[in-house]
Amino acid sequence: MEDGKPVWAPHPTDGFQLGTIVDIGADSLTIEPLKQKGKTFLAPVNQVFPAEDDPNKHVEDNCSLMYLNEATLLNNIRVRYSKDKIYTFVANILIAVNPYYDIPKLYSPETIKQYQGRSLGTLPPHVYAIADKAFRDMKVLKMSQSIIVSGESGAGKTENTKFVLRYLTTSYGTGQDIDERIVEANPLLEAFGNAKTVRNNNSSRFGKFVEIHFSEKNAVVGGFVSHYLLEKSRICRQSQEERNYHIFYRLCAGASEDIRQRFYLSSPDTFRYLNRGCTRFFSTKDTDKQILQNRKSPEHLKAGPLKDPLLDDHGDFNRMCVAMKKIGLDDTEKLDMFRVVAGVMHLGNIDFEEAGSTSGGCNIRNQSRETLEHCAELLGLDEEDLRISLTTRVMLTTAGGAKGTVIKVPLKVEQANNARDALAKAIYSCLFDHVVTRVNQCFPFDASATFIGVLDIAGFEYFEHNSFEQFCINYCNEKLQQFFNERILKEEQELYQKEGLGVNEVHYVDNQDCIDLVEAKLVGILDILDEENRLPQPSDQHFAEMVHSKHKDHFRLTVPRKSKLAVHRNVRDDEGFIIRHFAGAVCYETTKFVEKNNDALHMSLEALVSESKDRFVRELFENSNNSKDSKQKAGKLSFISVGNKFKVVLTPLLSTVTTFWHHPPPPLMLCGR
Ligand SMILES: Nc1ncnc2c1ncn2[C@@H]1O[C@H](COP(=O)(O)OP(=O)(O)OP(=O)(O)O)[C@@H](O)[C@H]1O
Repeated sequence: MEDGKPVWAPHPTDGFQLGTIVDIGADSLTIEPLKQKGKTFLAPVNQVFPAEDDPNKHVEDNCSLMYLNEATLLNNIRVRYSKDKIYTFVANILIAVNPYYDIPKLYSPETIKQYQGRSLGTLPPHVYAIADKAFRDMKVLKMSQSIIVSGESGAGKTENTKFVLRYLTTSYGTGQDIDERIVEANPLLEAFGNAKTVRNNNSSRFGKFVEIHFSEKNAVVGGFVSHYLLEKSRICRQSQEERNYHIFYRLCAGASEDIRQRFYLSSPDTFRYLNRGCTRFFSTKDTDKQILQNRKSPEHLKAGPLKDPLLDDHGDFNRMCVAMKKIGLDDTEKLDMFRVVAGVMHLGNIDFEEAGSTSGGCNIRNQSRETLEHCAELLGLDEEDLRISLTTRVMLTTAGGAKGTVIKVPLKVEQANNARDALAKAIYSCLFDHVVTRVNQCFPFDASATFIGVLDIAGFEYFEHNSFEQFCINYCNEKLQQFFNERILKEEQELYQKEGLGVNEVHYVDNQDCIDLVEAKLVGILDILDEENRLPQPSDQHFAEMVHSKHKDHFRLTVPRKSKLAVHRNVRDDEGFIIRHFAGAVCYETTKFVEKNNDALHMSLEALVSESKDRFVRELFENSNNSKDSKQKAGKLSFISVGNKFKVVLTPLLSTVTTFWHHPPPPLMLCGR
């Protein structure tokens, strides 16, 4: 960098600003901003980067920039974005910026045709170019391929994943029903697994790995979806501006009068699991008229519908019913699914009050009697059994009296509330597993030669309040980061060295220590948490204390009061911890970690639903992993670790992605807002 040459220097709000160097000091530079001549300022040398001669010119591949640095890369993407060019390459990696509107012809059938069989770089950067590269590599190398889509919430991961699926099935399908089914399955998954959040009206609250399978002749033969970490806390509670899963509102808005009566449906504000969040429907001016007045909440009537070009609860309900038919679900199964959703909603309305006796237990309130009745009917349960299971806990004695004697421990109001919510979460997540299983059954295949997998999983998350969900997501992202380090930086550099290319070494921070902090046997945070869950009286405070005491001088771990942010400095040492991740420090608040880490229901609740008179409900639980796990532990107060379960599914997933990630590295998509 020399005097007079254009540079990018730090800007307090815009990130970088253009300027020229007017003086060079020992470790700082004096910069004159281009837009404010004469107003010089000092900037540290390592935060000033050389700029391109013409900052308004853009290139399709960031690697073609004369100077490739953080500032020129961002500027290139910005200039392109302003011209509706939302995709940019960095060699094999594609960066996508969410345009939040339909760019004409960007995804048209003609555009799909253009990209078929064309090498990367011969046409403008596009998600189709990535999909086609994966296909061609799969064909030539006879090896399965993986595409990783990463980015923050609302960045466009799911939309781009759908474009990849559409591209592959349109271009290399057999033109049969199966191609259509793979695409049709999405609305169903989204109805049960997506929700409105403050960042994204259609946010996927689960991670997924979608495989498109191909025959020896490289034609699409079927698909398979694996899912990870459905956000269960949302089933019972959402923040004020957010909503529960779309299906709840779609059912309220779109169900026929007959279904409404059979499932005792009403407006969203009448259900506790919906009314602490936003109770408005998504609709247009026209579709809003089709929703009956008695289905709308006072909030909806007052503020009007939520608007989104892609969402419409009434219309989406009907479209979802059509999609269900297309993928082979008959009317009985459709109604079974809706009935369980309604059952979950009613379950949330059951209220408890102190029993007022010496037992210290609680009763179901008189006002909830009818709700209990509806709930039992919808879920095929005996009303009295449901009442007892929600207000008492069965325990088997192991000491004192006769071993194995069953005793019923009355629950306090708070404990009964937790039991009710745990039951609702367990039922809904079994239903979601069922949806994914049925989706998978609708594009079956006997055999396949290879597949292209697309991993659509939440990127690094950092909010003001971070809980167990963020902890799991960020742990997953540490693992992905390690994978990029190994594959893109380490192995590529080793190859350059071997070939004597004399390329400057790129340094990167090894994050193995952070991964060990989370997943190491016995001393890792996941195992410390499991240990806490197994204690007779587990507590979030004791868990946080154990984390700090076992990792006192760990470089990656510290106490909340050392945070740079004032909000976190108020968090006590036994209420949280900070992890220094590769992408930044995150303060996790440990309240509810113990509860969220346990997927097991009280034995009496587990037994209740497993023995439901309703075959559909019974099978939901018979087929779920939980019931298998808890049967193994029959006789004990079971504990099923959510954190370690996630670790166990993550490992084969990453090894699948690694196996099908060869040299040169296949595509990766980074989405941004
Ligand atoms: N290429 C695109 N063209 C037009 N609109 C887009 C595009 N990509 C994303 N969007 C818009 O942005 C919204 C959010 O995108 P998307 O749901 O794919 O984000 P995401 O990264 O998957 O978020 P989350 O992690 O919350 O699920 C979409 O509903 C759509 O309205």
